[in-house]
Amino acid sequence: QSKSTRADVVVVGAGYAGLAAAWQLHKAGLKVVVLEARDRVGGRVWSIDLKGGGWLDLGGQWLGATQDRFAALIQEMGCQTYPTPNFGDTLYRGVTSSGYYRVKADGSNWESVPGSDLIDEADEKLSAMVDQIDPKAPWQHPQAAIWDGLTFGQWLDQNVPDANARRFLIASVSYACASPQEISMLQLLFIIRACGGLAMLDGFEGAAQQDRIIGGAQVVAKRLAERLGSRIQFNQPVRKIRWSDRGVTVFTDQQAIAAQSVVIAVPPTLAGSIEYEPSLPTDRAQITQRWPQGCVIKVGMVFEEPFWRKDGLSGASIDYGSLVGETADSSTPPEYSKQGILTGFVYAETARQVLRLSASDRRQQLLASLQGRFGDRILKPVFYQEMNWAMQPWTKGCYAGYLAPGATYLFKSAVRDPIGPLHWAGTETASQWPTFIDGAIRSGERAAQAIFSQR
Ligand SMILES: Cc1cc2nc3c(=O)[nH]c(=O)nc-3n(C[C@H](O)[C@H](O)[C@H](O)COP(=O)(O)OP(=O)(O)OC[C@H]3O[C@@H](n4cnc5c(N)ncnc54)[C@H](O)[C@@H]3O)c2cc1C
Repeated sequence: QSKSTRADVVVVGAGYAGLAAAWQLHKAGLKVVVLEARDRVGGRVWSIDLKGGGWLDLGGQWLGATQDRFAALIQEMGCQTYPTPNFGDTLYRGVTSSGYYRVKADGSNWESVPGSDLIDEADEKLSAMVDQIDPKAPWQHPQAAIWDGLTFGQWLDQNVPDANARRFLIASVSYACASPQEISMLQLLFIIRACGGLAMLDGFEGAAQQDRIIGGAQVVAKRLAERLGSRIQFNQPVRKIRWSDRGVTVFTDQQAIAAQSVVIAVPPTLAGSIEYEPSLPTDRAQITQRWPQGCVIKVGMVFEEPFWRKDGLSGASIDYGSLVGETADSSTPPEYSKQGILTGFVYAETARQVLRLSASDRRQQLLASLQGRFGDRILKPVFYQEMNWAMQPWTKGCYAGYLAPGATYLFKSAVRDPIGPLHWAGTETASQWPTFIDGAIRSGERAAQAIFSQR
């Protein structure tokens, strides 16, 4: 190391969790240094400007109802939001018959989708379990050991007799970007509960996908970074943390920074690959080995105009039988660009399958899988962008990490308990809106509060 400095708190990672922690600590007058591996802030939130105006969010993009901490930060940074465009019918593949069915934006004719009753029945069963979970301590549920040993796939096999209904649920309950074989019921129930239930997760108005941010979701992080100024250092991956009751020394390739505390605000698997001296206690050393990142390809497709609206379609769709399982209209307001932007999501096992193809074959197959829903015009976007976060070394997969079967029950509060001067943040550690930007902010603010109360 060529440099050695001192701070009150070092924050590892300048995603929303790290930035939120740093901002609270800085406002309280503490000397903060943020060390970020990348050359930008925002982590899993990354907005790019488009030729022809407007922007594309390659990672997180929506602000939801009840996501109060994200909303407060947007306001504090002087940023603006706009309602997510949702100007027509949503398309669903029928469950008990093939073909696509239109559902109005208010959901009032959902019953017209053949087999919707099977989905409602399964949702009711799922919600009855969700309601029993304490989002702060899901491991305390009397059935926790059993539910954490049961995968979502097994639960579907035992509770949803119709094969298409099972596939529909796999496509629609895709929040963890995990295949049904790899996520436990307890972990899935926890995510749903901590985000306010199935209806809150699935909708636009009044739900998780309610609003967008003018300029893209990274704008808020960039404004915050401007205020933190040189306290954020880029291209500084943290390799090692030496810790004791008296404080920490945080090492990058170029420097060592001594501080009273550190907030580690990176995806759990990456937190696990930092070297700790002495080693972390067993629970914490092991939990990060059971906390893989999900897998999703986010596909951005830009057209001269949002042509689907002329057909009375919102651009939103769910098709459990297609490579692109879900779509949504991500267009910007017309004063920024008249272009139409459609976002597609390819989840988990399907994502891994198509990622084995060449880029051109994959593009061709993904677009073709949307033809039945949006017609031939979908085949010719003016701009096409796939984002596979699994191959981003400082993320390794998205939307977030989820605990493997057994781990929620066995490791309990090791998910977020501080260890001496070490504080864990990141959306995965949140007990409200985990996997979302809002959860990331809440986790950073919780870590800052814990540091205040230790002082
Ligand atoms: C495709 C996609 C769509 C999504 N959609 C939405 C959405 O619409 N709404 C929503 O709310 N959420 C959404 N999310 C989730 C949301 O983006 C994340 O929950 C949130 O951004 C996570 O923030 P974080 O600070 O916890 O982690 P991150 O954003 O991952 O930040 C961690 C930071 O730490 C850095 N880092 C990692 N290792 C080190 C190291 N060793 N040293 C230094 N720095 C390090 C990384 O570079 C990164 O900047 C989406 C995510 C993706 C990928």
